Parts: sequence; structure tokens; C-alpha cells
Amino acid sequence: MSTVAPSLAGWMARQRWYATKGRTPAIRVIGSMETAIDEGLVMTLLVIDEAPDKPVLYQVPVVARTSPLPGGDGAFIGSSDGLYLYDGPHDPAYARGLLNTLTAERHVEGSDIVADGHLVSDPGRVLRSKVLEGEQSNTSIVYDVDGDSPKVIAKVFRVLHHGDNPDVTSQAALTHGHSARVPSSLGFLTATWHDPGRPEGTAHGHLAFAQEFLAGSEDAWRVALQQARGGHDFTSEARDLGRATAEVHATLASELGSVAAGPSEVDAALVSMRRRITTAAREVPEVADYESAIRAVYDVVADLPWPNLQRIHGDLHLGQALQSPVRGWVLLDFEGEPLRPMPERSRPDVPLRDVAGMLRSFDYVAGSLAQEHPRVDASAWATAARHAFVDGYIDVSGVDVRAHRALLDAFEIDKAVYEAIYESRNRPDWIGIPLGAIGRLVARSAPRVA
Ligand SMILES: Nc1ncnc2c1ncn2[C@@H]1O[C@H](COP(=O)(O)OP(=O)(O)O)[C@@H](O)[C@H]1O
Ligand SMILES: O=P(O)(O)O[C@H]1O[C@H](CO)[C@@H](O[C@H]2O[C@H](CO)[C@@H](O)[C@H](O)[C@H]2O)[C@H](O)[C@H]1O
Repeated sequence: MSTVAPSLAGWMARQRWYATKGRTPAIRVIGSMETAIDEGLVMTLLVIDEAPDKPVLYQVPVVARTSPLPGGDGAFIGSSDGLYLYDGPHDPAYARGLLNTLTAERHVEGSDIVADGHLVSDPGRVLRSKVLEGEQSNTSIVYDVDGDSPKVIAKVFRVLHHGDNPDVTSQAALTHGHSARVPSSLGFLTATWHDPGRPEGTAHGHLAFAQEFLAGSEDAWRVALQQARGGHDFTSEARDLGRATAEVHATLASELGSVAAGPSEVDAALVSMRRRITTAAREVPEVADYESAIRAVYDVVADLPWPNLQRIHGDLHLGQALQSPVRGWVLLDFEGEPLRPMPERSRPDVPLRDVAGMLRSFDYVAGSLAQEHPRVDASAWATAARHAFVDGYIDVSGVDVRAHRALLDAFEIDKAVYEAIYESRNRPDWIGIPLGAIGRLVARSAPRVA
């Protein structure tokens, strides 16, 4: 497997999931699980990239074939020792093996890695698989299943971390709580790998998970963009989305509990918000101009009453909601913010943070339309959607969101600061959207600070 590494580096740098865009990867394979098949070898490689200041660990499934994979040109990585290497998720041999391992209580021992599959509910027999195209931080494979069983989707986490991935644990809790607002979990794969940087010498985390695929669903970001572009009212949909969000919060609280926001909880939340503004001011010069005003907003909310903390979505935006023809709004991708350290992502947090995330997303709809057509002004559309979302949330949760206005604004500022970092690293052309929001939100908070 070490002979595979040279072919991987250049290819990894071009993948959507490669975390430090613009760098040349300096990679080393630190673990692997291998299964021989008639046509070659299916490998799950753990690859560390030491090019960034903080090394990043990736999961890279590769199938090494003795002859080319028919129709596999788009997934071709390169050649090594006369073998043809393919991106695993696109290769039926890997895709089928993944779902089998994941939904069987199977224990797999590899080199410097052991993995365990955990079955939640039998997905049925796989007929075909296909990688889901589109903007994704991870890689998802959609499976057609025998008989009347619904399709299945398995998500392969690309960047690996020690610790539970809330995408798996939150969705499992919601499935356990019979929530109709998320796809049902079917199973997941955990692993322990060699990690000399940790006191125990090993790390433990999630590699992949499978859930019901909601066929015929539409992504809320696309739906909202289309409606705003056509000047169509979105308030009814936004209100329902607010209700769905409140339902998810209620199930998460009943399944995983909630805690009062004492001084240490408030302090921990503010430490991470202040850390974020420090990073943003360093990386994005335009944010530095607002740094002291933002810090003043955080100082004010430190002394206000905070609502209870609980498990939340953690990175809620329109791209994380699907409109299902059968279920209505369904939320996805509970992995939390990709730029936040994994241990923080499962920490109890204030549900208002998710409300703030979705409010930012309505602003993004207006912002991205303005970028597309500078004369289009969808700001009134966004304001109406924001109000309707909050109304729907209040209807179901009973939480008087507006009574926490200062805190909500602070969370919106924090989210916009996160977005400024995210955009400057990934989509510099979009940076104006969060920067505009920071300016408006800071101005709105100013009277409370004075
Ligand atoms: N259970 C599902 N049913 C239908 N489509 C899904 C499902 N899960 C994910 N998708 C589709 O895949 C996209 C990416 O999923 P997401 O969980 O956000 O992945 P990532 O963590 O890689 O960003 C979603 O926007 C949606 O279009
Ligand atoms: O990859 P994820 O879906 O986990 O989330 C990351 O990428 C998102 C962009 O794809 C980013 O969201 C930002 O852009 C959206 C429009 O593309 C917008 O709807 C969101 O409100 C905005 O935050 C998200 O922040 C980031 O974590």
C-alpha cells in the first residue's frame, strides 16, 4: 500500500474534501484495511497530510484493479505496480463491501487499524450504487436495494478525528426518539487507529454511516434560491422549517438531556467565540476592523441570562435541509461546523445557535442573488423568511426567541465570523456576504454596547 501513496497526493489535492486547498499534500499512509477480490484489492487507507501546520488525517478508500474498471475513467487515480487505482466510493467492489461491513456486527483487523460495524436496522440487499454528485465535505454513496426497501445512503467521512462524530450520534438519538425530521439511521462503522500523539497511543472515531435515502427530495438552499430569484413568497415554507427545527431540538433534548447555562457553560461558549474572532481578524483583514466592536457585543451577552444548553445541529443552514415529498422538511448533516474542533461539536450548546445559522442562510440567499444579478434586491424576501422561520420556531418550541434578541444577534455575528473564515479559505468570491452581515449586525448591536 505504501507504493500507492505517490499517485494519491496530486489527486487528493484536487478533491472537494481536501481540507487545505492550495497546498501540495505531503502524505503518509498510517493504517490500512485490505480485502482481496477477484479483480484486485479493496483498500481503506488512513492517510495523514503533513503539509498544513496542523496535520490532517483522511480516510481514502482505493480499489486497485488488475484491469481497468469499465466506466471508471472519472474515478481513476493513477497506476501503481501495474495496477489501476480507483476512488473507492465510485467502485462497486468498495461500495458494496462498505455497506456490508457497516450494517453487520463485523470486526475487521487491518494494519494499525481495527474497525467495527454496528447494525441499527437491516438495509436489504444492494443492487447498484452510485456516488452522489454535488458540493459535499464528505462522500456519499446511494444504493438501490432489492424489493420494496427504500434506497440507502452511506456517508464516508473524509477528514477523521478522535471522538464521536455527532452526525452519527445525533441522528441515532433522533432515530431512537422516532423523529420524522431526520432520515432513519441504519448503521455505522467505528475504528481505532494508531496515534502516537495521544496519551493512549490510539484514536477512536467514526468512519462512515448509513441511513435511509429520501428519494425525490429537494435541497432547501436550491428551493429557496429559486423562489427568491422568481420573487415568490417563501414565508410558509420558512415557518414550517422553523417548526421542524424546534421539533428536532425537542427530540434531542428528550433523548440526550439538557443542562442549565451556568457560568462555566457561558464562559466556554464565549471562549470559543472569542477564539474565532481572533482567528478571523488574523486571516481576513476586513474582519479586523470590527474586532473590538464584536468583542464588546460578547462582553455584554456574558452578563445576560442564557437559556438551557443541549445537543443541537451545530451548522444549520439551508443546505442542510431537504424538502421531502412525503415527510416535509427533514434536517441532515449533524456533523457540526467543519472548522470547529470535533470534541467541541458534541458539547451541549444553545439551540438559538441553530436559529442564528438558519437566519444567516436566508441572508445568504439574498447575498448570492445580488452577486449573480447586481440589480436584484432580495433583502425584503430574506427579512420575511427570517421572521417566518422565527415564528414557526416559537410556535412549536414555546421559546420566546425575541426575548433573547441580544444573544441571538451575538450568535449571528459569531456565525458570520465563522463564514468569513470559511469563505476566505474556500470561496473568496463570496466573502462579501458575511462581511456585509457583520457590518449590519454590529451596527444593530451598537446601542446595547454603548
Ligand atoms: N438521507 C438522504 N436522503 C436524500 N438525500 C440526502 C440524504 N443525505 C444526504 N443527501 C443529499 O446529500 C447532500 C449532502 O449531504 P450532507 O449530509 O450535507 O453531506 P456533507 O457532510 O458531505 O456536506 C445533501 O444536501 C442532500 O442533497
Ligand atoms: O459543508 P457543510 O454543508 O457542512 O457547511 C459548510 O459549507 C457551507 C457552504 O456549502 C457553509 O454555508 C454557507 O454557505 C451556504 C450557501 O452555500 C449558506 O446557505 C450558509 O448559510 C452559509 O453558512 C457552511 O457555513 C460551512 O460550514
